[in-house]
Amino acid sequence: MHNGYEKSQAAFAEAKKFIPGGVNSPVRAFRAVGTEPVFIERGEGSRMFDIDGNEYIDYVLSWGPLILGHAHPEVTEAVIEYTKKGTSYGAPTLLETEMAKLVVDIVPSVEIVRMVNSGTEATMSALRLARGYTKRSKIIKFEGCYHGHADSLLIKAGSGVATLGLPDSPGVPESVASNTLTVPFNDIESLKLAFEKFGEDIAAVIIEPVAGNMGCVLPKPGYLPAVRQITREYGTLLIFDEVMTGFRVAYGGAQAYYDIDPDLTTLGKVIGGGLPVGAYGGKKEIMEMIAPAGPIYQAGTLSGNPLAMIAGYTTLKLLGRTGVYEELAAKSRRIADGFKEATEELGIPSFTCSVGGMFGCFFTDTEVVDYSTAKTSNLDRYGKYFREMLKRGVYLAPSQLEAGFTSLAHTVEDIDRTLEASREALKAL
Ligand SMILES: Cc1ncc(COP(=O)(O)O)c(C=O)c1O
Ligand SMILES: NCC(=O)CCC(=O)O
Repeated sequence: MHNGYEKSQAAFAEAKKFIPGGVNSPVRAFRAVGTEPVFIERGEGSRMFDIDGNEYIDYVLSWGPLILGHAHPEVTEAVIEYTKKGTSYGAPTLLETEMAKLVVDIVPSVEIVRMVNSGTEATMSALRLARGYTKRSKIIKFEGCYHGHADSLLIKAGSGVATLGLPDSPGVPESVASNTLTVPFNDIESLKLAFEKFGEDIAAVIIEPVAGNMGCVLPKPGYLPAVRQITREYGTLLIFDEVMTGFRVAYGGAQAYYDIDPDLTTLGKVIGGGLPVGAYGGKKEIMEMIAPAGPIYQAGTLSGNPLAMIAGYTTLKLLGRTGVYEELAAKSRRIADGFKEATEELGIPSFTCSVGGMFGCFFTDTEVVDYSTAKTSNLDRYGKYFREMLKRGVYLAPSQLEAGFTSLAHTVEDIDRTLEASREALKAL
């Protein structure tokens, strides 16, 4: 059945000669799970196939974007057709306005939106805007939240930074780092203290409304409304980083799911339908400070790229069907519940959660509410579990400190097969 990893191992050795660490993004290197990456040849629906001919049910989905599954026929067709008309013009197209209208329609707080090329660009630009708008310099982020790799956000960041155990990154100047304050997620008292001390100088609070870069961590009831309230009190902008949660937790993102009205929202992943896109949007009065409407500069050679727009537009339209988010939520819940049940039977401590198309399965008996409780998970055990699952044809996030994703392409049979593999993998730990 299993073809081994011989070709992937050789490919990785070769890649390392020409690419730092052999990968174009650190989390792909599988370091946290004690093995080496498999090299992918193609994807189809819920599946990926590696160059050794192994097949995987995929719960990473390109780290979130592929909510319709790999190579969705309508998205693929739309991109191929558009490509015949050229791939970029560096001039406006009708499609960009259609895309902006659609995003404004779907995401409750967004009145006007600017397209960029990645989530990193979106958060970086939103911060510049918040600082320019408020004329303040400090920002608050939460420990274990990841907002891409802009200097001021690479402080106590989750995802690969946490996974690789990196300290705050070399190359980030002290003067930049000193303007980023960090407080624990889900702890309103700490946030209040930070505001009491620095409130008048805080331009923005940036938050993943469901944290997805320290595993999947849900906001406690009442927490997000309290964050909204305190930011309003101090005239600080609230930025919801919905790069991961946008169009995934609900059609309108976490802000629709939890009914919160942020000032600015950053988007990425799903909005590009598998092509490189990010976006930031929000209240018109704030967004119109962006050039050329206003004085705050932000630009991009390939921003609003037609192929990325058509892939994203087609994806968002397909997600507008009724029942999509109920279906995704049911699948995510089924994974989390199945994991919980099997670990309980086997006497293995676990904590699970899910929301919309996201889930988290931790090896700990502690309730996971923030970064420090996320880290109570037995990371070695997760590494072994990951390897056992990979052998059995299930591709999970290569770190305990990442969220799992479901797609519309995952079938009930896929999930049952995953849970069967999971039970066997847990027994093998
Ligand atoms: C919440 C969040 N914000 C921002 C980013 C950065 O996006 P990108 O990797 O597209 O730069 C990510 C993931 O990478 C993310 O999960
Ligand atoms: N949760 C981590 C990501 O989504 C980022 C993927 C990457 O950096 O390659």
